[in-house]
Amino acid sequence: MATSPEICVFGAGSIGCYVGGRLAANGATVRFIGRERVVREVREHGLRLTDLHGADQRVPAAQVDIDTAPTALDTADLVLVTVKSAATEEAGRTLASRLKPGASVVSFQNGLHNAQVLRDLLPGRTVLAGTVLFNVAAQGQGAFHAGSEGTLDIEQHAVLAPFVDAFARAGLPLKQHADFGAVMWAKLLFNLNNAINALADLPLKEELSRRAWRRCVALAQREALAVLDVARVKPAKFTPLPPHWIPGLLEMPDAVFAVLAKKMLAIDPKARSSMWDDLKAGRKTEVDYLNGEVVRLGQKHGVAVPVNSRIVELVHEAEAGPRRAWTGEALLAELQRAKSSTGA
Ligand SMILES: NC(=O)C1=CN([C@@H]2O[C@H](COP(=O)(O)OP(=O)(O)OC[C@H]3O[C@@H](n4cnc5c(N)ncnc54)[C@H](OP(=O)(O)O)[C@@H]3O)[C@@H](O)[C@H]2O)C=CC1
Ligand SMILES: CC(C)(CO)C(=O)C(=O)O
Repeated sequence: MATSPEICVFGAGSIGCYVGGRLAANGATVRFIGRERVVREVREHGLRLTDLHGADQRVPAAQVDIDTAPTALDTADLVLVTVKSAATEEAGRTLASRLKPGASVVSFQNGLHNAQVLRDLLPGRTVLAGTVLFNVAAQGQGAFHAGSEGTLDIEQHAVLAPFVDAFARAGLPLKQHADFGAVMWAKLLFNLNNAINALADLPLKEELSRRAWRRCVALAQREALAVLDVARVKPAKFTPLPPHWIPGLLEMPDAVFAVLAKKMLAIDPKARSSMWDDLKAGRKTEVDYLNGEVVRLGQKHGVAVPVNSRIVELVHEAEAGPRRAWTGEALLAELQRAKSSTGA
């Protein structure tokens, strides 16, 4: 391997441009593969990567290697897959046709099974699951803003050794874990807010500052946690409070929550969930890969999952449009109705 191993971002969007951009801005060799719209934007403006602590880093246009053609796969030592879940299979097929021997792959995506989808398409390769805990918003003209705190978590593996320094230099150290199933479930519990945020049509900070919306999230999380208990899955602890205590915290009155959950509310006032981005852009969302996983696990173990089932339906309705304008109270009543109709 050359002294500077080559990293390829497959799926140059919010996460791919931000993570890859930070790596490139701090000396790593990074090549990006993306859609025509993003390629044009980044070729014109370069990349600007900002965060809520005031970081402001740039990669000039002339120094960004970005293309719609997947030629960067021919020389990459590590590929970061950052497409939405529905695009993973197609990404995997493209990777399978071009990856050089010895190259490894990381899925930095939400959901539980993207890394496995890639593994099945890339037999014999090391494919690692990763999660991104922070939010990134595309702001146009090559600017990507990380609007909340969080780590890059990843399955522990020796293939990461040549890349660990590059991520640390970029200010995005890789937090390696032996039991990644527990981490993915903990992230999925967080991501149950994505659908509520998308239906609320509000910035995350505003949504999470209002109790009615938080009670919707708590309902979805309590149901998921009950399923996990029966399935004997213990989600990892991401926050000072264990996952089973988070719904109780979410249900607190606004003034109490504002004090106890200060860190949770340390979000850029404009940041929204990636599912809101999808609804806004008229794309299909990842709801089947998030709340849908709770529904599937509940069905497998005979546990009623009316709340997450209803949320999946409501997001699919919103994808088909026209969008219903929900209030927190109306959505909460809708989810409570769904819950009581099954006696759950
Ligand atoms: N945004 C966020 O704050 C966070 C997102 N995540 C997760 O990270 C993952 C990526 O999300 P995000 O960055 O927001 O998604 P984006 O939609 O912003 O970026 C993905 C990009 O990849 C492109 N793409 C898809 N398939 C291909 C392909 N075959 N070749 C080239 N480009 C392709 C997409 O284009 P097109 O849309 O045309 O398919 C899109 O431009 C998701 O799983 C998300 O849930 C996790 C934490 C936070
Ligand atoms: C970071 C978080 C939890 C919220 O933005 C997210 O994963 C997403 O938007 O998909």
